[in-house]
Amino acid sequence: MKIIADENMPNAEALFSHLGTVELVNGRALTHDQIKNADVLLVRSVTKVTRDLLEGSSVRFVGSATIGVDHIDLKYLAEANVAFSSAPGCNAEAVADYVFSGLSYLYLTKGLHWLSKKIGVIGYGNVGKSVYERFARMGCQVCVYDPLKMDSGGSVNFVSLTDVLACDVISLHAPLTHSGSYPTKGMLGAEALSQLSAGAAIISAGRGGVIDEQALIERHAQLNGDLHLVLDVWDDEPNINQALVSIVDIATPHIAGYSKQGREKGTWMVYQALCQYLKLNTPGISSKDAMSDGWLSAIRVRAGGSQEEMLARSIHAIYDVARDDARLRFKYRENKENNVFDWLRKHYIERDELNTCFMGADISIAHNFLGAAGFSVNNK
Ligand SMILES: NC(=O)c1ccc[n+]([C@@H]2O[C@H](COP(=O)([O-])OP(=O)(O)OC[C@H]3O[C@@H](n4cnc5c(N)ncnc54)[C@H](O)[C@@H]3O)[C@@H](O)[C@H]2O)c1
Ligand SMILES: O=C(O)[C@H](O)[C@H](O)COP(=O)(O)O
Repeated sequence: MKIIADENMPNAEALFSHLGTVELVNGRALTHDQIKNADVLLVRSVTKVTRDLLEGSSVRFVGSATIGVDHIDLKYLAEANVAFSSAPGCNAEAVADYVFSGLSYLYLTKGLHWLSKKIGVIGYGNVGKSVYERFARMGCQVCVYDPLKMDSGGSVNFVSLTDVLACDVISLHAPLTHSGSYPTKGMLGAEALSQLSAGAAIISAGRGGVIDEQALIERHAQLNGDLHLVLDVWDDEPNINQALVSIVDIATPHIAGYSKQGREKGTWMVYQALCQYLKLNTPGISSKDAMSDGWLSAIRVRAGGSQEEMLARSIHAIYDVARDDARLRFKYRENKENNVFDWLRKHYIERDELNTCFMGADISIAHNFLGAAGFSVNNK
């Protein structure tokens, strides 16, 4: 069996090579010729899996080690009877970590007291739910807009789009969709952005294209720059809008989900799906076996100061989003790479999830708070 896999899929050779020959390729530049004799195609979000790529090939199974599936022509795959599996939720915790690292950055650099603000989450899927629940557990006033889940009931505070846009902090986790009852392409356009108040913060870690970038630049100017922006995803990646980069607080190259563990889990989930498709007993590699431990296994916090400060210092000990922003700005200025955006993603500096680190604290209130924010906590 011939398996073509994106070179940015960690552990691909280790996991898949007992099933066949694994060839690693640059996913962004993949051509029909490269895959025509393959049986299995394993991709990440940079490969457009379309009729043009697949038709006439021997590929029978496509796996995407990602949450988002907007790069896959699912309709064509179904028509052509090609099996498909993605990795729902694989990096949801990594994205939630990114959100809190971004907020911590805004607190430390601009004094944004986000804990006492009104928080709105857009999209209540694997990522949005994790983000929402962390805010809720921390005692924040949080609501969520997800028109497709509004009726699911429970204690979740679902609100309208207008209400979510009235919040002080908006965390965006909707997929990119072009059709259906609630398409998200351009959802945050001029009209929606006009509803943002001065001093609001937007964190965008879903997909580029959900925000109209020109409208965002104009709204930022109208508010005299009084809009905090943390952007991980962009329209037209990898050719990102440098005018927008120049006005945002944090600009990162679509790496919100790039924790070591999240990426490993993505490969592992696709591996499980392929074994199932092939009707093989999955060898005893549990998700735990397939995922690395973190560098810092435990930290003890001396409680004191504000909760925002304690959290910011703790989160940034594991992952400080500013390092990715600094690297992006430096590499674009230096401009030595052919494709800076993809280079940054390929050479991403390893980062762990907050949940890989056990947090201890002198007082239980601090301990519980750190647990609510996503750290592992023991009962001591
Ligand atoms: N930046 C990154 O590295 C990164 C990492 C992981 C996922 N993502 C993106 O984040 C998106 C969300 O991830 P997820 O795991 O929560 O996906 P998911 O499929 O579990 O959930 C998506 C949610 O969005 C909701 N939704 C759909 N249309 C909406 C609309 N018009 N308004 C509000 N909500 C809407 C859906 O009902 C669903 O609940 C993915 O589609 C992916 O594109 C980005
Ligand atoms: O949808 C996802 O899971 C993420 O956007 C994914 O982590 C992006 O990384 P890529 O697949 O482009 O390497």
